[in-house]
This record gives sequence, structure tokens and C-alpha cells, in this order.
Amino acid sequence: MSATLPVQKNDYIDVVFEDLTHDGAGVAKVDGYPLFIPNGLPGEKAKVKVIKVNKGYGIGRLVELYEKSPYRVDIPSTDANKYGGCQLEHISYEGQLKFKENQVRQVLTRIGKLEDIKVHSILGMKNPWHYRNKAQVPVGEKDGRLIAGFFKPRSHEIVDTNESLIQLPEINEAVQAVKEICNELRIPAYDEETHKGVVRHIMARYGKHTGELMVVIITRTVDIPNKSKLVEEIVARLPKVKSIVHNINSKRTNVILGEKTSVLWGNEVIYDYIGDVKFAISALSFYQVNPVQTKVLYDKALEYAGLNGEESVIDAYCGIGTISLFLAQKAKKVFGVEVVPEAIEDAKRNAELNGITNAEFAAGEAEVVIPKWYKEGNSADVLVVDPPRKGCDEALLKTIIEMKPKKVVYVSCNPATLARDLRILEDGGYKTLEVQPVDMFPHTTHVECVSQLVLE
Ligand SMILES: C[S@@+](CC[C@H](N)C(=O)[O-])C[C@H]1O[C@@H](n2cnc3c(N)ncnc32)[C@H](O)[C@@H]1O
Repeated sequence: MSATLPVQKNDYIDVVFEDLTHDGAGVAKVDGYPLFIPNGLPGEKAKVKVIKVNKGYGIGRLVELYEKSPYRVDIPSTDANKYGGCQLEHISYEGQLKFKENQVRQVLTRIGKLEDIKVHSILGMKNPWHYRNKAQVPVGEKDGRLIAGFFKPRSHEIVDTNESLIQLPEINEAVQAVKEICNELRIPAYDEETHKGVVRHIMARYGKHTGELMVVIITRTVDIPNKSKLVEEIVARLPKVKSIVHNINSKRTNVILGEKTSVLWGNEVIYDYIGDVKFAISALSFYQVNPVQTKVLYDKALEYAGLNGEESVIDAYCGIGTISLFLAQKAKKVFGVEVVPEAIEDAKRNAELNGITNAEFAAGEAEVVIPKWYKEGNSADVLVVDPPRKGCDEALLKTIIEMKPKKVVYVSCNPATLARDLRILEDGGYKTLEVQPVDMFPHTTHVECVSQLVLE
């Protein structure tokens, strides 16, 4: 096969990078044949080694840079830099924002065939470091010691580090402390090959605006050896801890959290504020990871909803009711739907906590609950969706098109599924007026968008 291609495996060639892939690799073309090379930036000239050739594209490795992009920044070669999941760290923040904005525009045109919609300049952060309020760190064993950190790319080999440049310092400290305590108390790590051992993951979550810390220990076993000493030491070394939770995941799986959760010490939840609204967050509930940009994102969603106090609003994929409670302050009534029952319990508690009485919440799949509401004769003036990366279920999109809310606000963490779903809604009678990208995840390739659609 490779005989007909313009490059062969192990060739060394000189290239000029033209573009970036959605996951941040440089794209160079040889006689029209694309080569994807991690770490290459548009405009740069380089020598690369071809390491793999497929029919439609090849993969290469950067060997030498002849000419650097003005957006390239030098980063020290630490484990956190190499393995910490920050695929865009070698690009200046200005360059990252440009890349993300461009990516949104390209994807909306290519997948959504949305040629003429208004995509605003991306809203970035003033200080794009140490923003993440949550970490879920895999645990393993090396030389008889429990280690925890990042997986090496495309492997399950763990790099033992707690140094992350995008996590809040409180999160890094919490992970490090739990790791040390487990080693001191000889609590064994889980071994995924033999399916033996105890600790699988350490999770930490931090309320930036309340200073409350939650530690979750995820184990294969029902019991944790030295459990009471473990709890005692966590409380002693992490003064901000308000909740220590045990989650049991006894399955052979890559899924992090298991089904059984119990509180080992303190509260079942921690609290945090977004703006003036207070939220209770339990271990299994989704909560946005960038506390600064969440406010920016929700403010935009609220602006796009354009409420005057008379509307009935549905908030699909509502999590712990975060967007719902902002909407409820401006609408007549809000109905939130979410598949995780614990998150719905949090949402109800959050409405009460903030004295909000015009929000109701239902646990279930949005694509089941909302069609059922519609069949029972209910509808909404405004519908907000904030689905996971896979986007909205087709059954939900079909119901939206039939229900005909005047406005749809689509919050998305994946431009590709956003583009796909906007196309379906456009074909069903909606017009996308504007799209606002928001940088919720600096230094990674992820980008969030809020879109406003109106019924034509
Ligand atoms: C991106 S999060 C958004 C949550 C919330 N709007 C927020 O900003 O915190 C997506 C949420 O959808 C929930 N979810 C996933 N699949 C669902 C489904 N089929 N129906 C309802 N909720 C679902 C997840 O549990 C998660 O809470």
C-alpha cells in the first residue's frame, strides 16, 4: 500500500505546517497527503520522521525545528508538562485562543454547513493557570510504593506526580497528602492487571469560593485497611476538608466511579458559589471545573435566554441545577432534567438553599422525560440544553422541533456534536443567531460554546 504514497515509514522529510488538528497536532502535507505531527505549529518549518502511514494520512514525529512560530512558548520538560493532558501548553495563550476560535468556525461550517452564522471572539481567562477545581487521579504501585498521577499517552502506565499546572493548588495538595498517608499506612494500590489491591483513584474537589474541600477515595474493596487512621490523618493534614467520601468500584472497568458511595467523615456535600447562588455538590454530581469561566458561560446562557419573567423554561441536562437556578431568577417557572439521581437531589437542595421556589427537578433521561412531558400537553417558551460531549439525543431534538419553544440556548463542550445538532435544529425550523465560544479549559484542546437559536 505504502509504495503508492508520497512518503514511506521511517522517511525523514522537511515540511511546513499548515494547520492544527482538533487535538492540537500540526498538519503538514506532502503532495496533498496529510501528515499529523504532535507539537508542530502552523507556519513552522521542520524536519520530521514518518512513523506510521495509513491510506488517508500519516503520523510523524518532530525531529528538528528550523523556523519557530511566534506563538510557540518554551516549556520545561517536566512530567506535568509531558503527561498532564495540556496538549496546547507549547502555544502562547493568545495562540491557543486563536486556535480554538478557528476550530469552532471550521467545525460549524464543515459539519453543520452553517456558513454565515455569527461566531464571536472567544472569551478567555486573565490568568489561565491553576483553575481546575477537581482531579480524579489514577493510583498504581511502583517498587512497593503507592503512586498516583497521570497516565502516559495511550497507556495505563502511571507517572507519579501531583504537580499539575492547571489544577488549583488545594487540589494538588490534597492528592499529594492522601498519597503520602496511604503509603505511611501501607494501604495497597489497586492493580488493574490482577484485579487485586485496594485504592483505584483519589478524587479531590474544591469549592473555590467557600474554601471547602472534598476527598473521595475510590477502592475495589468494600473495606479499607486502616480506615479510621486514614480519615484521622486526612482531617489532620488537610484543614480545608469538609467531606471524606468512600466510593466502591469492584468491577474490571476503566470507568472511575462505582455504584456504592458512603460518607466516611464530615458532610455528604461541599458548597460553592457561582455569583450569588450557593450550590451543594455531592461526590457523583457534575460541577463545572473552571469556577471563573463558569460564571462567564452562565451569564451568556442567561443573556441568550432573554427572559422577562413570564416564561416557562426547560433546562435539559441540568446537573445540580446550576443553570436552572440562574434562569429561575428571571423566569416564571423552570423545569430541570438530569439523569444522575444524586445530582437531582443536589438540585432540589440548591433551590431550597437559595430560597428559589419556581424550579422543579426530575431525574431521568432528557430524551425520555421531555417527550413524555410534551405528550402530556406541557411545553416551554425557552429550552436550554447542556449535554455531555456526545451531544443531544435525536429523540430530544425531535421533541424540541415539535414543541417549538421560541428560543433554544445550546451550551456545548464539543463543537463537532454542537454543529451536528444545530444542523438538525436548523432543518427543523430554527435559526442559529450567534455562537459564543468560552475558554473553560485553557492549555487543553477542549472548547465550550453557547449558541442562541430562535424559531424562524
Ligand atoms: C455538561 S454537564 C452539564 C450540567 C449542568 N448544566 C452544569 O452546567 O453544571 C451534562 C450533564 O448531563 C447529564 N446527562 C448525561 N446524559 C444525560 C441524559 N441522557 N439525560 C439527562 N442528563 C444527562 C450528566 O450527568 C451531566 O450532569
